[in-house]
Amino acid sequence: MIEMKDIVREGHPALRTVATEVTFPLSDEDKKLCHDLLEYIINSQDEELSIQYGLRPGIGLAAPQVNVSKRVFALHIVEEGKKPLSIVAINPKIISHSVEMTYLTSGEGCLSVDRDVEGYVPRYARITIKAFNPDGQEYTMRLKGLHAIAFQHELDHLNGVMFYDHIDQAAPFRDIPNAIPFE
Ligand SMILES: O=C(O)C[C@@H](Cc1ccccc1)[C@H](O)SCc1ccccc1
Ligand code: NI
Repeated sequence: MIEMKDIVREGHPALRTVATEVTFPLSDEDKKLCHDLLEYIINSQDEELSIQYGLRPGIGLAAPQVNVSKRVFALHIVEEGKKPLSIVAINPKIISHSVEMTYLTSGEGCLSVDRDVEGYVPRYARITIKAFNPDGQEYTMRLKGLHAIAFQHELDHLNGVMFYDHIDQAAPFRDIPNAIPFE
């Protein structure tokens, strides 16, 4: 299982590298990677396991964050009264997006960043994505809200982008044009 010691921190070159597409059928190693990424996020959201293993809670984790430069990430988002999102996205792409933007009013964090970086991170409010699951089946989804934000955060990791790259350092909390805040 992945633990915090396996997660690389800012400054590590893997976080600034454009990751490589995965080929199908998946190797046993890639199948284990997909399993382990999703397992970490689920474990990190379990009160007992997160305390027992010292896991920082997360809703997403990308392969480059465990020093594997492959285009794979996992999301596991369970919100009260909303449809849960639990996916492994392989070779993911945003195929269309809204003009409208959004941002988390609390700002963003990252399992690979051991400090608070304040400021609004502009994200597309709604996105249509396509990706492959571990069986090699392509799927398409329309995402909004936290699902869309998290998908964009993880996709950034596959392109060597960190969330704070999007923050306007001159005015971190400046209003973002055409954006609906996400509380
Ligand atoms: O480091 C990662 O990629 C996991 C990120 C994912 C994420 C960050 C900001 C916004 C959306 C997703 C976080 O550690 S997950 C922690 C978290 C939990 C609930 C809501 C937002 C962030
Ligand atoms: Ni991150």
